[in-house]
Amino acid sequence: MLFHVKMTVKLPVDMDPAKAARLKADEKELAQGLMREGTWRHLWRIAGQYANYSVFDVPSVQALHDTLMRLPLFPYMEIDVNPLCRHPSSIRDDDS
Ligand SMILES: O=C(O)CC1=CCC(=O)O1
Repeated sequence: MLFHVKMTVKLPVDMDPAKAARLKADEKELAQGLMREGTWRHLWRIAGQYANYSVFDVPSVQALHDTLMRLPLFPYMEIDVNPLCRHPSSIRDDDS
């Protein structure tokens, strides 16, 4: 199942910079692992925002929820989820 996910990062302005750097490094490591295994299909920065558009490929809604909750930045993000299905006019056959 594919999901479009918008993540908006809202770190507290008074967060210790070392803690923020650690969270971002941990987020990157987990995100890149999920990308390598195919769970995190796309990761795009939204220009001009500390936010991203992502596409996740997971077996269930519960799996998506569990994956998002594992993210180190989860407590500091607003997350919007939209389920995706094939568009009948799509010419691509690899978007299952
Ligand atoms: O910077 C972000 O948008 C949040 C994030 C997702 C994966 C990552 O490394 O940072």
